[in-house]
Amino acid sequence: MVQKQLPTGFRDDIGAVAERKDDVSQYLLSLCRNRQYTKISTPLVEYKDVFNGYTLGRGQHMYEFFGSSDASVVIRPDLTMPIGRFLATTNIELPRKFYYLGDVLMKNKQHRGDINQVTQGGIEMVGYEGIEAELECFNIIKEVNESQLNNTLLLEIGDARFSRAITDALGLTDGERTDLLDALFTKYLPRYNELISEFKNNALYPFLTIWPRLFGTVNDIKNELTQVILPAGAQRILDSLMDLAGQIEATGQQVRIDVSTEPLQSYYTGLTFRGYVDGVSQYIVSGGRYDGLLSGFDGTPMPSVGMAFNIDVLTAVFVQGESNTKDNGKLRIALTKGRVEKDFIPLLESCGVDCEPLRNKARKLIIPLGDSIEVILAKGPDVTTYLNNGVVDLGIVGSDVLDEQDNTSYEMLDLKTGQCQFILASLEGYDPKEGRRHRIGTKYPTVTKQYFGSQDVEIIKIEGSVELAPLVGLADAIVDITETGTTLRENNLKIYDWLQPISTRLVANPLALKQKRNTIFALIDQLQAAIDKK
Ligand SMILES: Nc1ncnc2c1ncn2[C@@H]1O[C@H](COP(=O)(O)OP(=O)(O)OP(=O)(O)O)[C@@H](O)[C@H]1O
Ligand SMILES: O=P(O)(O)OC[C@H]1O[C@H](OP(=O)(O)OP(=O)(O)O)[C@H](O)[C@@H]1O
Repeated sequence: MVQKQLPTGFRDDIGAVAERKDDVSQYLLSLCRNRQYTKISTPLVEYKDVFNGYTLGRGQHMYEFFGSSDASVVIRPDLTMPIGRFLATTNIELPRKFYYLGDVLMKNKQHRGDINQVTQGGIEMVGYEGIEAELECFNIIKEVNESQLNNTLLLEIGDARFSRAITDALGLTDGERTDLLDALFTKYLPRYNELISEFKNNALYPFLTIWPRLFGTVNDIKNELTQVILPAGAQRILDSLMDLAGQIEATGQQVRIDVSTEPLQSYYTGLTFRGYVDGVSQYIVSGGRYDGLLSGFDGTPMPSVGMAFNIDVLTAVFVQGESNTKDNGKLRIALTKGRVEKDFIPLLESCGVDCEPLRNKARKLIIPLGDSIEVILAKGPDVTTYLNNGVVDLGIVGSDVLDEQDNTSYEMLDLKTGQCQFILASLEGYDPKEGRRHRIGTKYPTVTKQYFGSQDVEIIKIEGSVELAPLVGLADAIVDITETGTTLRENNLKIYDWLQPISTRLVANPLALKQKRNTIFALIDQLQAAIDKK
């Protein structure tokens, strides 16, 4: 039979959307052409090596296959690296400004709502050392903002050197630096707070406590920075960002600063910038300075600045109107129903939120709490799907679920409820070390795979009452959750190993955190105070 379905992660465009996409693309192409940029087109397929140093999103992979030679070939996930490859192998005279339009592809997990093919339109200014190149990008963004976005774009600036200036001043080793920045950039705050507790006596400690919040308007940053000392190098970077923010604001654009988020690409070496509009959960444009990228191809350092517009998001924003209709301005929280919900209600009440509608929800799934909060009730694994797709701002979910999934949201608070533990359990007489391929029953295949590492085990996915599996001979052992130990005891099962502990976490969608920064931090601070009081 002929396969008529479209693979997951792809879509057709027709009529108004397709035409709008053409218009936006044409607009961008003419804008660059009128500015005397040189058009560059590269093929869809490249050797995989071209993308060494390119960072895909978490859980994303390249479409990879073998070409006519033995080397791996991929469909491009990015358009900057191929241009670097092109320049390193040709003798084009530089400096020069290029523009391009094309599709990039990346594989995402199936059935999670991700799009695998994106159209990008962008520029690369190769051989430009001064800030003029960045200012030129801001001018182009301003033109696009005014003509396509009704001036609703928020331009966010940062600097790839800021985090290095801080970690150097702290005297961290490479390993410590990676740990701290990982926790900071993924806003994994329980871990971040644990790591910085070692620096309680360091003059930089007050700064470290507010670093995860160093993004927002110039005023947000100033408010965070009162009574905080920065190392001279970091202060200089921040001062010049503040200066630049002032200049951009003077041109009538709305600006934000962010020195606490990872630069989108590891090849950025200086100023970075991104643009988004309120209520839309994807960036519309992103770019930065990358002085080292071309040296990776042929050894010649070449100062460059580039940026790319996501044409699909630009199209969608226009088609849907300037604000996303799903966003009603309220803080949207996806709450795991069941025991997580039961523990969360009293915590939220102690923050002064009237939860009566939630207590008396009957079979309703969307529950407004006052004028400013809307709760949706979902199963744990779905909470992260809603969050990653940006249809809710916050999620309340067990860390077991986060450990099991490719979570791209920020884990910001440990609510210290729903505390339990992953364990390896089986019947009396089981020998975990016995040299054969063990069959392990579990609701958590990823956690189980990680636990066994290189030891080959056969995983049998079970949806509930996992304890049954060894009792009826379906599995040799189980990886499951235990709280009081009652279920294991009553079924004559014994714990053979303790894996990681579990508790309920508050997670935030990264862009929602930017858009609703102050509301989200206010709630987090109140929840933290309520947790500390318990
Ligand atoms: N004893 C426990 N067993 C399982 N999960 C627990 C336990 N204590 C806390 N939790 C947390 O509760 C979350 C939800 O558990 P689960 O999916 O079993 O839902 P539930 O509350 O039991 O409702 P239901 O039985 O309808 O599925 C888990 O992801 C975990 O983080
Ligand atoms: O150590 P304990 O306090 O006995 O708790 C652990 C049990 O609770 C959970 O099951 P749940 O009741 O959620 O049912 P499920 O097996 O269908 O998920 C979990 O999967 C264990 O079976």
